Amino acid sequence: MNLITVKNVSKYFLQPTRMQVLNDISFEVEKSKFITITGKSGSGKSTLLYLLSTMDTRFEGSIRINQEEMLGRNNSWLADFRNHHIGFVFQFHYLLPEFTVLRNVMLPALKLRRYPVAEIEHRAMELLQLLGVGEQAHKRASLLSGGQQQRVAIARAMINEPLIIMGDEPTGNLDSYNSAAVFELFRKMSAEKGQTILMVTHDEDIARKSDQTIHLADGKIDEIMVR
Ligand SMILES: Nc1ncnc2c1ncn2[C@@H]1O[C@H](COP(=O)(O)OP(=O)(O)OP(=O)(O)O)[C@@H](O)[C@H]1O
Repeated sequence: MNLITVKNVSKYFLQPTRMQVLNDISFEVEKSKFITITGKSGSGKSTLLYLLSTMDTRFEGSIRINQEEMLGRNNSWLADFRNHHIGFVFQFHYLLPEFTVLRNVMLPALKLRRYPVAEIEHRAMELLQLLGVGEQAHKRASLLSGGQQQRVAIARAMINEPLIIMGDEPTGNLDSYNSAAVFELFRKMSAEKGQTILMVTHDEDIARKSDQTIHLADGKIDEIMVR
């Protein structure tokens, strides 16, 4: 069954002049797959991911995620959908520097209040341990290295066990060693929890190791590689 179905999606920016950034994009993603989105700078990768993240619903066409159409939904419905189903990891991790690592990971779950605080703390600790930063849990986030902070950001994206994890160049500011390590962690987590990963990347090695690569050129799908 498809988790994501994108059909004939086009996107225009109106400022400074009207420009078509995505042109008739269609593809499907099955559950539990690792998908990469590649293409030259300016080809529309981030714009596409942003639409898939449901933060921007001004597009033509159709985006269905988990059987739900995103077009035409109001903001509060979308925010609720995101909180429950989508986790994000960006190039710059946006942790709250003054908060402890543990608190940073717990925050998205505290917002949803699906579990008691003690249970959220327990799950956050488990994730941090799985990601190899358990010992840092009680430190302030700003004291960790870039690679460690990125692992914390992954734990934060995973705390609500979202169906989909999205990343825009999540390993973009890491060296090749840490970048490969973070990629393997994504893989491991998706295999263990059945999560679907969608990642924008410039890194050819990462793209080659993913299940499916959507390659964009000038806002169009140039090629879809399924491995
Ligand atoms: N908010 C916006 N308003 C107007 N134009 C935009 C906006 N965001 C992006 N664009 C333009 O849309 C095109 C695609 O941008 P996008 O960021 O999606 O590309 P990208 O493939 O992710 O590039 P990069 O690899 O450099 O991040 C670019 O020409 C960009 O200048």
